[in-house]
Amino acid sequence: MPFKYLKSMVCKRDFTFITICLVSEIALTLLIAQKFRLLVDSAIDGNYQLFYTNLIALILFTVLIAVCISFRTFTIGKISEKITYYLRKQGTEKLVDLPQSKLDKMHSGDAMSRLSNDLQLVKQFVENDGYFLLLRPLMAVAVFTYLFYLNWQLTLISSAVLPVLYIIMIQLGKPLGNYSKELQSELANINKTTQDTLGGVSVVKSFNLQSIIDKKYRKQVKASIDSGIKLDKRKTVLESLMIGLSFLPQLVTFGVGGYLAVIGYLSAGKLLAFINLLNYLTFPMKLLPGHYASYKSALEGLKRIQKLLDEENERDTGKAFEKENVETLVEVENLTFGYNDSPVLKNLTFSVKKGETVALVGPSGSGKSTVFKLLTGFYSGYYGTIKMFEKDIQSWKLDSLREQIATVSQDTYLFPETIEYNLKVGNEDCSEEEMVKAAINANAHEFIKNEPYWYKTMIKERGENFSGGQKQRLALTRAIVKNPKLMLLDEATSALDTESEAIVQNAISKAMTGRTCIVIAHRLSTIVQADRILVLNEGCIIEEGTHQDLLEQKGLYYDLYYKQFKKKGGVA
Ligand SMILES: Nc1ncnc2c1ncn2[C@@H]1O[C@H](COP(=O)(O)OP(=O)(O)OP(=O)(O)O)[C@@H](O)[C@H]1O
Repeated sequence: MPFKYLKSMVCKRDFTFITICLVSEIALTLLIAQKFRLLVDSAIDGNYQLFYTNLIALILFTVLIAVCISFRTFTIGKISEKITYYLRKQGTEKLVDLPQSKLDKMHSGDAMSRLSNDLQLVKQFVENDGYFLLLRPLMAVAVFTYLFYLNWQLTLISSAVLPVLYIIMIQLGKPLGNYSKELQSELANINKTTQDTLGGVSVVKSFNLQSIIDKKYRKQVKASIDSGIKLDKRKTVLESLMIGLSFLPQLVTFGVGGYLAVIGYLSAGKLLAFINLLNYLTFPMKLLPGHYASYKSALEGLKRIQKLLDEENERDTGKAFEKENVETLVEVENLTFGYNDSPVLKNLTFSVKKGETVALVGPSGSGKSTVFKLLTGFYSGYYGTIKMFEKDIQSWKLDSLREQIATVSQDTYLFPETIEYNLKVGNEDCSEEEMVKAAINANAHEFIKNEPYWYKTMIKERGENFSGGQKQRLALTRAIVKNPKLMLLDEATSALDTESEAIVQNAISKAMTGRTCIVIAHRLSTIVQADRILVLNEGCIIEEGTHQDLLEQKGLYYDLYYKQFKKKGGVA
Protein backbone atom coordinates (compact mmCIF):
# COMPACT_ATOMS: atom_id res chain seq x y z
CA MET A 1 0.00 0.00 0.00
CA PRO A 2 1.97 3.02 -1.25
CA PHE A 3 0.06 5.51 0.90
CA LYS A 4 1.38 4.02 4.13
CA TYR A 5 4.46 6.24 3.81
CA LEU A 6 2.40 9.37 3.18
CA LYS A 7 0.23 8.60 6.20
CA SER A 8 3.19 8.67 8.56
CA MET A 9 4.39 11.97 7.08
CA VAL A 10 1.23 14.07 7.31
CA CYS A 11 0.62 15.01 10.90
CA LYS A 12 -2.85 14.69 12.41
CA ARG A 13 -3.15 18.47 12.86
CA ASP A 14 -2.58 19.20 9.16
CA PHE A 15 -5.01 16.46 8.21
CA THR A 16 -7.68 17.85 10.57
CA PHE A 17 -7.08 21.34 9.27
CA ILE A 18 -7.46 20.26 5.65
CA THR A 19 -10.67 18.39 6.51
CA ILE A 20 -12.05 21.53 8.19
CA CYS A 21 -11.11 23.58 5.09
CA LEU A 22 -12.80 21.04 2.84
CA VAL A 23 -16.06 21.03 4.80
CA SER A 24 -16.01 24.83 5.20
CA GLU A 25 -15.40 25.41 1.49
CA ILE A 26 -18.38 23.26 0.56
CA ALA A 27 -20.64 24.79 3.23
CA LEU A 28 -19.62 28.36 2.36
CA THR A 29 -20.15 27.78 -1.37
CA LEU A 30 -23.71 26.65 -0.67
CA LEU A 31 -24.30 29.50 1.78
CA ILE A 32 -23.06 32.03 -0.77
CA ALA A 33 -25.40 30.55 -3.42
CA GLN A 34 -28.27 30.63 -0.93
CA LYS A 35 -27.63 34.26 0.04
CA PHE A 36 -27.22 35.22 -3.61
CA ARG A 37 -30.57 33.61 -4.42
CA LEU A 38 -32.30 35.44 -1.55
CA LEU A 39 -30.57 38.68 -2.51
CA VAL A 40 -31.95 38.55 -6.06
CA ASP A 41 -35.44 37.48 -4.96
CA SER A 42 -35.62 40.13 -2.21
CA ALA A 43 -34.53 42.81 -4.70
CA ILE A 44 -37.24 41.73 -7.16
CA ASP A 45 -39.81 41.66 -4.31
CA GLY A 46 -38.66 45.13 -3.12
CA ASN A 47 -37.88 43.80 0.37
CA TYR A 48 -34.90 46.07 1.10
CA GLN A 49 -34.34 44.98 4.70
CA LEU A 50 -33.93 41.37 3.59
CA PHE A 51 -31.81 42.58 0.67
CA TYR A 52 -29.29 44.36 2.96
CA THR A 53 -29.20 41.47 5.47
CA ASN A 54 -28.39 39.06 2.64
CA LEU A 55 -25.87 41.44 1.12
CA ILE A 56 -23.95 41.70 4.41
CA ALA A 57 -24.11 37.91 4.87
CA LEU A 58 -22.92 37.45 1.27
CA ILE A 59 -19.91 39.74 1.82
CA LEU A 60 -19.09 37.99 5.12
CA PHE A 61 -19.23 34.50 3.57
CA THR A 62 -17.16 35.63 0.58
CA VAL A 63 -14.45 36.94 2.92
CA LEU A 64 -14.61 33.70 4.92
CA ILE A 65 -14.25 31.50 1.84
CA ALA A 66 -11.27 33.60 0.67
CA VAL A 67 -9.61 33.13 4.06
CA CYS A 68 -10.41 29.41 3.96
CA ILE A 69 -8.88 29.04 0.48
CA SER A 70 -5.71 30.90 1.55
CA PHE A 71 -5.25 28.65 4.60
CA ARG A 72 -5.94 25.55 2.55
CA THR A 73 -3.38 26.57 -0.13
CA PHE A 74 -0.78 27.30 2.51
CA THR A 75 -1.38 24.00 4.36
CA ILE A 76 -1.29 21.94 1.16
CA GLY A 77 2.00 23.62 0.23
CA LYS A 78 3.36 22.77 3.67
CA ILE A 79 2.20 19.14 3.43
CA SER A 80 3.70 18.79 -0.04
CA GLU A 81 7.08 20.12 1.14
CA LYS A 82 6.97 17.79 4.14
CA ILE A 83 6.19 14.75 2.00
CA THR A 84 8.92 15.60 -0.49
CA TYR A 85 11.42 16.13 2.32
CA TYR A 86 10.60 12.87 4.12
CA LEU A 87 10.46 10.73 0.99
CA ARG A 88 13.77 12.15 -0.20
CA LYS A 89 15.31 11.70 3.24
CA GLN A 90 14.05 8.14 3.61
CA GLY A 91 15.13 7.32 0.06
CA THR A 92 18.63 8.70 0.57
CA GLU A 93 18.97 6.94 3.93
CA LYS A 94 17.73 3.75 2.34
CA LEU A 95 20.45 3.91 -0.30
CA VAL A 96 23.04 4.04 2.47
CA ASP A 97 21.34 1.30 4.49
CA LEU A 98 20.93 -1.18 1.65
CA PRO A 99 23.13 -4.25 1.72
CA GLN A 100 25.97 -4.21 -0.78
CA SER A 101 24.46 -7.18 -2.63
CA LYS A 102 21.34 -5.06 -3.39
CA LEU A 103 23.40 -2.02 -4.38
CA ASP A 104 25.35 -4.19 -6.83
CA LYS A 105 22.12 -4.91 -8.67
CA MET A 106 20.79 -1.37 -8.62
CA HIS A 107 21.70 1.27 -11.19
CA SER A 108 22.42 4.60 -9.52
CA GLY A 109 20.58 6.41 -12.36
CA ASP A 110 17.45 4.43 -11.63
CA ALA A 111 17.68 5.23 -7.93
CA MET A 112 18.16 8.92 -8.79
CA SER A 113 15.12 8.83 -11.02
CA ARG A 114 12.99 7.52 -8.17
CA LEU A 115 14.15 10.33 -5.93
CA SER A 116 13.74 13.05 -8.57
CA ASN A 117 11.20 12.36 -11.37
CA ASP A 118 8.93 10.09 -9.35
CA LEU A 119 9.09 12.32 -6.32
CA GLN A 120 8.18 15.31 -8.50
CA LEU A 121 5.03 13.51 -9.65
CA VAL A 122 4.00 12.90 -6.05
CA LYS A 123 4.70 16.54 -5.18
CA GLN A 124 2.68 17.82 -8.14
CA PHE A 125 -0.25 15.61 -7.21
CA VAL A 126 -0.29 16.71 -3.57
CA GLU A 127 0.10 20.37 -4.50
CA ASN A 128 -2.30 20.63 -7.41
CA ASP A 129 -4.65 17.68 -7.51
CA GLY A 130 -5.06 15.66 -4.32
CA TYR A 131 -7.33 18.10 -2.50
CA PHE A 132 -9.47 18.74 -5.59
CA LEU A 133 -9.85 15.05 -6.28
CA LEU A 134 -11.77 14.97 -2.98
CA LEU A 135 -13.33 18.42 -3.06
CA ARG A 136 -14.89 18.27 -6.52
CA PRO A 137 -16.95 15.07 -6.12
CA LEU A 138 -17.99 16.02 -2.57
CA MET A 139 -18.93 19.51 -3.73
CA ALA A 140 -20.89 17.97 -6.62
CA VAL A 141 -22.88 15.78 -4.20
CA ALA A 142 -23.58 18.74 -1.87
CA VAL A 143 -24.59 21.00 -4.75
CA PHE A 144 -26.77 18.28 -6.27
CA THR A 145 -28.57 17.85 -2.92
CA TYR A 146 -29.09 21.59 -2.57
CA LEU A 147 -30.37 21.99 -6.13
CA PHE A 148 -32.61 18.97 -5.65
CA TYR A 149 -34.06 20.76 -2.63
CA LEU A 150 -34.58 23.94 -4.72
CA ASN A 151 -36.24 22.20 -7.66
CA TRP A 152 -35.92 18.46 -8.00
CA GLN A 153 -37.43 18.25 -11.50
CA LEU A 154 -34.97 20.70 -13.03
CA THR A 155 -32.09 19.09 -11.12
CA LEU A 156 -32.92 15.64 -12.47
CA ILE A 157 -33.36 16.88 -16.04
CA SER A 158 -30.14 18.95 -15.97
CA SER A 159 -28.00 16.21 -14.51
CA ALA A 160 -29.46 13.21 -16.30
CA VAL A 161 -26.47 13.16 -18.61
CA LEU A 162 -23.87 13.27 -15.79
CA PRO A 163 -23.60 9.53 -14.98
CA VAL A 164 -22.90 8.76 -18.64
CA LEU A 165 -20.12 11.35 -18.64
CA TYR A 166 -18.58 9.87 -15.49
CA ILE A 167 -18.58 6.37 -17.00
CA ILE A 168 -16.87 7.65 -20.17
CA MET A 169 -14.26 9.40 -18.03
CA ILE A 170 -13.45 6.32 -15.97
CA GLN A 171 -13.22 4.10 -19.05
CA LEU A 172 -11.00 6.49 -21.01
CA GLY A 173 -8.88 7.19 -17.94
CA LYS A 174 -8.08 3.55 -17.22
CA PRO A 175 -4.92 3.20 -19.34
CA LEU A 176 -3.43 6.45 -17.98
CA GLY A 177 -1.66 4.63 -15.13
CA ASN A 178 0.09 2.24 -17.50
CA TYR A 179 1.12 5.03 -19.87
CA SER A 180 2.51 6.99 -16.94
CA LYS A 181 4.39 3.95 -15.65
CA GLU A 182 5.90 3.48 -19.10
CA LEU A 183 6.95 7.13 -19.26
CA GLN A 184 8.56 7.02 -15.80
CA SER A 185 10.56 3.95 -16.69
CA GLU A 186 11.74 5.60 -19.96
CA LEU A 187 12.81 8.67 -17.97
CA ALA A 188 14.68 6.40 -15.54
CA ASN A 189 16.57 4.90 -18.51
CA ILE A 190 17.60 8.38 -19.67
CA ASN A 191 18.80 9.11 -16.13
CA LYS A 192 20.87 5.95 -16.14
CA THR A 193 22.58 6.91 -19.40
CA THR A 194 23.20 10.47 -18.18
CA GLN A 195 24.76 9.10 -15.00
CA ASP A 196 26.93 6.63 -16.92
CA THR A 197 28.03 9.29 -19.41
CA LEU A 198 28.92 11.78 -16.70
CA GLY A 199 30.72 9.12 -14.67
CA GLY A 200 32.80 8.01 -17.62
CA VAL A 201 33.03 11.26 -19.55
CA SER A 202 36.78 10.97 -20.07
CA VAL A 203 36.38 7.43 -21.47
CA VAL A 204 33.58 8.65 -23.73
CA LYS A 205 35.84 11.40 -25.08
CA SER A 206 39.02 9.38 -25.42
CA PHE A 207 37.29 6.48 -27.17
CA ASN A 208 35.19 8.85 -29.30
CA LEU A 209 32.02 7.26 -28.02
CA GLN A 210 29.95 10.43 -28.47
CA SER A 211 28.12 9.07 -31.50
CA ILE A 212 27.28 5.78 -29.77
CA ILE A 213 26.06 7.59 -26.65
CA ASP A 214 24.17 10.03 -28.89
CA LYS A 215 22.43 7.16 -30.62
CA LYS A 216 21.52 5.52 -27.31
CA TYR A 217 20.28 8.86 -25.98
CA ARG A 218 18.23 9.59 -29.06
CA LYS A 219 16.64 6.16 -28.86
CA GLN A 220 15.78 6.61 -25.19
CA VAL A 221 14.61 10.20 -25.59
CA LYS A 222 12.46 9.14 -28.55
CA ALA A 223 10.97 6.32 -26.49
CA SER A 224 10.20 8.75 -23.65
CA ILE A 225 8.71 11.30 -26.06
CA ASP A 226 6.56 8.56 -27.62
CA SER A 227 5.34 7.50 -24.18
CA GLY A 228 4.74 11.15 -23.21
CA ILE A 229 2.81 11.81 -26.42
CA LYS A 230 0.71 8.69 -25.90
CA LEU A 231 -0.10 9.85 -22.37
CA ASP A 232 -0.86 13.43 -23.51
CA LYS A 233 -3.01 12.23 -26.40
CA ARG A 234 -5.15 10.18 -24.07
CA LYS A 235 -5.37 13.07 -21.61
CA THR A 236 -6.27 15.54 -24.38
CA VAL A 237 -9.02 13.30 -25.79
CA LEU A 238 -10.38 12.78 -22.30
CA GLU A 239 -10.31 16.44 -21.35
CA SER A 240 -11.69 17.77 -24.67
CA LEU A 241 -14.50 15.25 -24.63
CA MET A 242 -15.38 16.22 -21.11
CA ILE A 243 -15.29 19.95 -21.86
CA GLY A 244 -17.59 19.41 -24.86
CA LEU A 245 -20.00 17.17 -23.04
CA SER A 246 -20.09 19.33 -19.94
CA PHE A 247 -22.01 22.02 -21.88
CA LEU A 248 -24.97 19.67 -22.24
CA PRO A 249 -26.35 20.14 -18.69
CA GLN A 250 -25.89 23.95 -19.07
CA LEU A 251 -27.93 23.98 -22.27
CA VAL A 252 -30.69 21.95 -20.64
CA THR A 253 -30.75 24.24 -17.58
CA PHE A 254 -30.89 27.40 -19.64
CA GLY A 255 -33.69 26.01 -21.82
CA VAL A 256 -35.88 24.21 -19.27
CA GLY A 257 -35.05 26.55 -16.34
CA GLY A 258 -35.69 29.65 -18.48
CA TYR A 259 -39.06 28.25 -19.51
CA LEU A 260 -40.00 27.41 -15.87
CA ALA A 261 -39.02 30.95 -14.80
CA VAL A 262 -41.11 32.51 -17.58
CA ILE A 263 -44.21 30.52 -16.56
CA GLY A 264 -43.61 31.53 -12.92
CA TYR A 265 -42.78 28.06 -11.65
CA LEU A 266 -39.21 29.02 -10.71
CA SER A 267 -38.07 32.31 -9.12
CA ALA A 268 -35.34 34.36 -10.83
CA GLY A 269 -33.13 33.88 -7.75
CA LYS A 270 -33.47 30.11 -7.97
CA LEU A 271 -32.73 30.11 -11.69
CA LEU A 272 -29.59 32.19 -11.06
CA ALA A 273 -28.60 29.79 -8.24
CA PHE A 274 -29.02 26.91 -10.68
CA ILE A 275 -26.91 28.57 -13.36
CA ASN A 276 -24.31 29.54 -10.77
CA LEU A 277 -24.10 26.17 -9.03
CA LEU A 278 -24.39 24.01 -12.09
CA ASN A 279 -20.71 24.70 -12.69
CA TYR A 280 -19.94 22.62 -9.61
CA LEU A 281 -21.63 19.66 -11.26
CA THR A 282 -19.99 20.15 -14.65
CA PHE A 283 -16.57 21.35 -13.39
CA PRO A 284 -15.66 17.90 -12.17
CA MET A 285 -16.38 16.68 -15.71
CA LYS A 286 -13.77 19.07 -17.07
CA LEU A 287 -11.24 18.87 -14.30
CA LEU A 288 -11.49 15.44 -12.74
CA PRO A 289 -9.76 13.70 -15.69
CA GLY A 290 -6.68 15.88 -15.11
CA HIS A 291 -6.72 15.23 -11.36
CA TYR A 292 -7.31 11.57 -11.99
CA ALA A 293 -4.42 11.36 -14.48
CA SER A 294 -2.17 13.12 -11.98
CA TYR A 295 -3.32 10.67 -9.30
CA LYS A 296 -2.46 7.70 -11.51
CA SER A 297 0.98 9.13 -12.35
CA ALA A 298 1.70 9.96 -8.71
CA LEU A 299 0.57 6.50 -7.67
CA GLU A 300 2.97 4.88 -10.12
CA GLY A 301 5.74 7.22 -8.94
CA LEU A 302 4.94 6.41 -5.33
CA LYS A 303 4.96 2.68 -6.07
CA ARG A 304 8.45 2.99 -7.58
CA ILE A 305 9.67 4.97 -4.56
CA GLN A 306 8.00 2.49 -2.25
CA LYS A 307 9.74 -0.39 -3.97
CA LEU A 308 13.02 1.24 -3.06
CA LEU A 309 11.92 2.02 0.51
CA ASP A 310 10.61 -1.52 1.00
CA GLU A 311 13.98 -3.08 0.18
CA GLU A 312 15.39 -4.82 3.19
CA ASN A 313 18.13 -2.91 5.00
CA GLU A 314 21.53 -4.22 5.83
CA ARG A 315 21.11 -5.92 9.20
CA ASP A 316 21.47 -3.69 12.24
CA THR A 317 21.34 -6.51 14.74
CA GLY A 318 24.29 -7.68 16.81
CA LYS A 319 26.47 -6.30 19.55
CA ALA A 320 29.28 -3.82 19.95
CA PHE A 321 31.83 -6.05 21.69
CA GLU A 322 34.73 -5.02 23.92
CA LYS A 323 37.72 -5.36 21.65
CA GLU A 324 40.61 -4.55 23.98
CA ASN A 325 43.12 -7.34 24.70
CA VAL A 326 42.08 -9.40 21.71
CA GLU A 327 44.90 -11.54 20.39
CA THR A 328 43.42 -12.83 17.13
CA LEU A 329 41.86 -10.11 15.02
CA VAL A 330 40.76 -12.24 12.10
CA GLU A 331 39.98 -15.93 12.02
CA VAL A 332 38.55 -17.34 8.82
CA GLU A 333 37.65 -21.02 8.55
CA ASN A 334 36.53 -22.92 5.45
CA LEU A 335 35.16 -19.75 3.88
CA THR A 336 33.33 -20.27 0.59
CA PHE A 337 31.53 -17.40 -1.12
CA GLY A 338 30.16 -16.40 -4.50
CA TYR A 339 28.37 -13.30 -5.73
CA ASN A 340 26.22 -15.45 -7.94
CA ASP A 341 26.07 -19.20 -8.27
CA SER A 342 29.74 -19.88 -8.91
CA PRO A 343 32.09 -19.52 -5.91
CA VAL A 344 34.71 -16.78 -5.96
CA LEU A 345 36.36 -17.89 -2.70
CA LYS A 346 36.76 -21.58 -1.97
CA ASN A 347 37.39 -23.06 1.43
CA LEU A 348 39.68 -20.29 2.70
CA THR A 349 41.26 -20.69 6.12
CA PHE A 350 43.63 -18.14 7.64
CA SER A 351 44.05 -15.95 10.69
CA VAL A 352 45.66 -12.64 11.56
CA LYS A 353 47.12 -12.05 15.01
CA LYS A 354 47.49 -8.69 16.73
CA GLY A 355 50.44 -6.73 15.28
CA GLU A 356 50.85 -8.98 12.25
CA THR A 357 51.05 -7.94 8.63
CA VAL A 358 49.49 -10.49 6.37
CA ALA A 359 49.66 -10.03 2.62
CA LEU A 360 47.27 -11.32 -0.01
CA VAL A 361 48.76 -11.80 -3.44
CA GLY A 362 47.48 -13.47 -6.55
CA PRO A 363 46.44 -12.87 -10.12
CA SER A 364 43.70 -10.41 -11.00
CA GLY A 365 40.26 -11.80 -10.21
CA SER A 366 41.56 -14.36 -7.74
CA GLY A 367 39.31 -12.94 -4.99
CA LYS A 368 41.58 -10.65 -2.94
CA SER A 369 39.19 -7.68 -2.73
CA THR A 370 36.32 -10.06 -2.03
CA VAL A 371 38.12 -11.15 1.14
CA PHE A 372 38.16 -7.51 2.30
CA LYS A 373 34.47 -7.08 1.54
CA LEU A 374 33.59 -10.14 3.59
CA LEU A 375 35.77 -9.10 6.53
CA THR A 376 33.92 -5.76 6.68
CA GLY A 377 30.54 -7.49 6.58
CA PHE A 378 29.52 -6.17 3.13
CA TYR A 379 28.12 -9.54 2.11
CA SER A 380 26.46 -12.35 3.98
CA GLY A 381 25.42 -15.65 2.41
CA TYR A 382 28.83 -17.33 2.70
CA TYR A 383 29.71 -20.80 3.98
CA GLY A 384 32.18 -21.33 6.82
CA THR A 385 32.99 -18.93 9.65
CA ILE A 386 34.48 -15.48 9.88
CA LYS A 387 35.53 -14.36 13.34
CA MET A 388 36.48 -10.73 13.78
CA PHE A 389 38.16 -9.74 17.04
CA GLU A 390 37.38 -13.26 18.32
CA LYS A 391 33.59 -12.95 17.78
CA ASP A 392 31.62 -14.37 14.90
CA ILE A 393 31.00 -11.56 12.42
CA GLN A 394 27.29 -12.43 12.45
CA SER A 395 27.05 -11.46 16.10
CA TRP A 396 28.76 -8.10 15.54
CA LYS A 397 26.76 -4.95 15.03
CA LEU A 398 28.09 -3.96 11.64
CA ASP A 399 28.71 -0.27 12.33
CA SER A 400 30.60 -1.13 15.54
CA LEU A 401 32.68 -3.68 13.67
CA ARG A 402 33.47 -1.18 10.91
CA GLU A 403 34.57 1.35 13.52
CA GLN A 404 37.49 -0.99 14.29
CA ILE A 405 38.58 -1.27 10.67
CA ALA A 406 39.91 1.17 8.09
CA THR A 407 39.96 0.19 4.46
CA VAL A 408 41.98 1.83 1.72
CA SER A 409 40.52 0.42 -1.45
CA GLN A 410 41.47 0.60 -5.10
CA ASP A 411 38.87 3.19 -5.99
CA THR A 412 39.51 6.07 -3.67
CA TYR A 413 36.35 8.06 -3.09
CA LEU A 414 36.79 11.58 -1.83
CA PHE A 415 33.83 13.72 -0.87
CA PRO A 416 33.56 17.08 -2.66
CA GLU A 417 34.35 18.87 0.61
CA THR A 418 37.53 20.24 2.18
CA ILE A 419 40.63 18.08 2.61
CA GLU A 420 40.13 18.31 6.38
CA TYR A 421 36.55 17.03 6.15
CA ASN A 422 37.72 14.08 4.09
CA LEU A 423 40.55 13.23 6.43
CA LYS A 424 38.39 13.40 9.55
CA VAL A 425 35.30 11.51 8.32
CA GLY A 426 36.26 8.42 10.32
CA ASN A 427 37.27 10.30 13.45
CA GLU A 428 35.76 13.74 13.85
CA ASP A 429 37.40 14.22 17.24
CA CYS A 430 40.89 13.96 15.80
CA SER A 431 42.98 17.04 16.66
CA GLU A 432 44.66 19.27 14.07
CA GLU A 433 48.04 18.03 15.25
CA GLU A 434 47.09 14.35 14.90
CA MET A 435 45.67 14.97 11.45
CA VAL A 436 48.86 16.67 10.25
CA LYS A 437 50.95 13.88 11.82
CA ALA A 438 48.91 11.29 9.92
CA ALA A 439 49.33 13.26 6.69
CA ILE A 440 53.10 13.41 7.23
CA ASN A 441 53.13 9.64 7.78
CA ALA A 442 51.18 9.10 4.58
CA ASN A 443 53.49 11.40 2.58
CA ALA A 444 50.52 13.72 1.98
CA HIS A 445 51.46 16.77 4.04
CA GLU A 446 53.97 18.05 1.47
CA PHE A 447 51.46 18.35 -1.37
CA ILE A 448 48.65 19.55 0.93
CA LYS A 449 50.98 22.42 1.97
CA ASN A 450 51.20 23.46 -1.68
CA GLU A 451 47.42 23.81 -1.95
CA PRO A 452 46.08 27.39 -1.65
CA TYR A 453 44.18 26.82 1.58
CA TRP A 454 46.16 23.85 2.91
CA TYR A 455 43.77 21.51 4.75
CA LYS A 456 40.83 23.82 4.03
CA THR A 457 41.20 23.40 0.25
CA MET A 458 38.09 22.10 -1.45
CA ILE A 459 38.29 18.76 -3.20
CA LYS A 460 36.46 18.79 -6.53
CA GLU A 461 33.95 16.16 -7.58
CA ARG A 462 35.66 12.78 -8.07
CA GLY A 463 38.82 14.38 -6.63
CA GLU A 464 39.62 15.92 -10.01
CA ASN A 465 42.05 18.49 -8.61
CA PHE A 466 44.36 15.74 -7.31
CA SER A 467 46.46 13.11 -9.04
CA GLY A 468 45.85 9.38 -8.57
CA GLY A 469 48.83 9.06 -6.22
CA GLN A 470 47.76 12.11 -4.19
CA LYS A 471 44.23 10.72 -3.83
CA GLN A 472 45.65 7.45 -2.55
CA ARG A 473 47.79 9.25 -0.02
CA LEU A 474 44.73 11.24 1.15
CA ALA A 475 42.84 7.96 1.53
CA LEU A 476 45.74 6.53 3.46
CA THR A 477 45.83 9.58 5.75
CA ARG A 478 42.09 9.18 6.30
CA ALA A 479 42.67 5.56 7.36
CA ILE A 480 45.50 6.52 9.74
CA VAL A 481 43.40 9.34 11.25
CA LYS A 482 40.72 6.76 12.03
CA ASN A 483 43.30 4.92 14.14
CA PRO A 484 41.76 1.51 13.51
CA LYS A 485 42.50 -1.79 15.21
CA LEU A 486 42.81 -3.42 11.80
CA MET A 487 43.92 -1.83 8.56
CA LEU A 488 42.89 -3.29 5.20
CA LEU A 489 45.07 -1.89 2.46
CA ASP A 490 44.64 -2.45 -1.21
CA GLU A 491 47.94 -1.31 -2.53
CA ALA A 492 46.76 -0.52 -6.05
CA THR A 493 49.70 1.41 -7.39
CA SER A 494 49.87 -0.08 -10.86
CA ALA A 495 48.10 2.93 -12.40
CA LEU A 496 50.70 5.34 -11.00
CA ASP A 497 53.95 6.50 -12.53
CA THR A 498 57.17 5.16 -11.03
CA GLU A 499 57.80 8.21 -8.84
CA SER A 500 54.26 8.37 -7.41
CA GLU A 501 54.26 4.63 -6.94
CA ALA A 502 57.41 4.81 -4.85
CA ILE A 503 55.96 7.62 -2.71
CA VAL A 504 52.67 5.75 -2.15
CA GLN A 505 54.46 2.49 -1.38
CA ASN A 506 56.69 4.25 1.08
CA ALA A 507 53.60 5.78 2.70
CA ILE A 508 51.93 2.39 2.89
CA SER A 509 55.01 0.83 4.49
CA LYS A 510 55.06 3.59 7.10
CA ALA A 511 51.31 3.24 7.73
CA MET A 512 51.70 -0.49 8.29
CA THR A 513 54.40 -0.11 10.90
CA GLY A 514 53.15 -0.99 14.37
CA ARG A 515 49.67 -1.90 13.14
CA THR A 516 47.74 -5.02 12.35
CA CYS A 517 47.30 -5.04 8.60
CA ILE A 518 46.09 -7.13 5.78
CA VAL A 519 47.51 -5.80 2.57
CA ILE A 520 46.64 -6.72 -0.98
CA ALA A 521 50.01 -6.45 -2.62
CA HIS A 522 50.38 -5.80 -6.29
CA ARG A 523 54.02 -4.75 -6.07
CA LEU A 524 55.61 -7.64 -4.24
CA SER A 525 58.60 -5.70 -2.97
CA THR A 526 56.30 -4.00 -0.40
CA ILE A 527 55.56 -7.26 1.35
CA VAL A 528 58.99 -8.80 1.62
CA GLN A 529 58.81 -8.01 5.35
CA ALA A 530 55.22 -9.31 5.81
CA ASP A 531 54.76 -11.88 8.59
CA ARG A 532 52.80 -14.09 6.27
CA ILE A 533 51.89 -14.08 2.62
CA LEU A 534 48.79 -15.86 1.36
CA VAL A 535 48.83 -16.65 -2.35
CA LEU A 536 45.38 -16.81 -3.85
CA ASN A 537 44.55 -18.43 -7.14
CA GLU A 538 41.01 -18.87 -8.44
CA GLY A 539 39.63 -18.32 -4.95
CA CYS A 540 41.89 -20.82 -3.15
CA ILE A 541 44.92 -20.24 -0.94
CA ILE A 542 47.50 -22.28 -2.78
CA GLU A 543 50.63 -21.14 -0.94
CA GLU A 544 51.31 -19.63 2.46
CA GLY A 545 54.46 -18.51 4.27
CA THR A 546 57.05 -15.76 4.49
CA HIS A 547 58.64 -14.22 1.43
CA GLN A 548 61.64 -16.49 1.81
CA ASP A 549 59.48 -19.63 2.35
CA LEU A 550 57.50 -18.91 -0.78
CA LEU A 551 60.53 -18.25 -2.95
CA GLU A 552 61.92 -21.59 -1.81
CA GLN A 553 58.63 -23.31 -2.74
CA LYS A 554 59.14 -22.09 -6.33
CA GLY A 555 55.41 -21.98 -6.96
CA LEU A 556 53.08 -19.20 -8.19
CA TYR A 557 54.55 -16.60 -5.82
CA TYR A 558 58.03 -17.34 -7.11
CA ASP A 559 56.80 -16.87 -10.70
CA LEU A 560 54.97 -13.62 -9.91
CA TYR A 561 57.94 -12.25 -8.00
CA TYR A 562 60.49 -12.95 -10.70
CA LYS A 563 58.18 -11.68 -13.44
CA GLN A 564 58.09 -8.30 -11.64
CA PHE A 565 61.80 -8.54 -10.83
CA LYS A 566 62.70 -8.86 -14.52
CA LYS A 567 60.22 -6.17 -15.56
CA LYS A 568 61.82 -3.71 -13.19
CA GLY A 569 65.30 -4.56 -14.38
CA GLY A 570 66.22 -6.58 -11.35
CA VAL A 571 64.19 -4.76 -8.69
CA ALA A 572 60.86 -6.37 -7.75
N1 LIG B 1 29.97 -7.22 -7.04
C1 LIG B 1 30.28 -8.28 -7.76
N2 LIG B 1 29.32 -9.00 -8.38
C2 LIG B 1 29.65 -10.09 -9.10
N3 LIG B 1 30.90 -10.55 -9.27
C3 LIG B 1 31.89 -9.87 -8.68
C4 LIG B 1 31.64 -8.71 -7.89
N4 LIG B 1 32.84 -8.25 -7.43
C5 LIG B 1 33.79 -9.09 -7.90
N5 LIG B 1 33.23 -10.06 -8.65
C6 LIG B 1 33.94 -11.17 -9.29
O1 LIG B 1 34.62 -11.90 -8.28
C7 LIG B 1 35.88 -12.31 -8.73
C8 LIG B 1 36.96 -11.85 -7.74
O2 LIG B 1 36.99 -10.45 -7.75
P1 LIG B 1 37.93 -9.61 -6.79
O3 LIG B 1 37.69 -8.18 -7.04
O4 LIG B 1 37.80 -10.11 -5.41
O5 LIG B 1 39.37 -10.05 -7.37
P2 LIG B 1 40.80 -9.42 -7.05
O6 LIG B 1 41.71 -10.57 -6.81
O7 LIG B 1 40.71 -8.39 -5.98
O8 LIG B 1 41.14 -8.75 -8.44
P3 LIG B 1 42.08 -7.47 -8.74
O9 LIG B 1 43.48 -7.82 -8.34
O10 LIG B 1 41.98 -7.31 -10.22
O11 LIG B 1 41.52 -6.34 -7.99
C9 LIG B 1 36.07 -11.75 -10.13
O12 LIG B 1 35.78 -12.78 -11.05
C10 LIG B 1 35.02 -10.67 -10.22
O13 LIG B 1 34.52 -10.56 -11.53
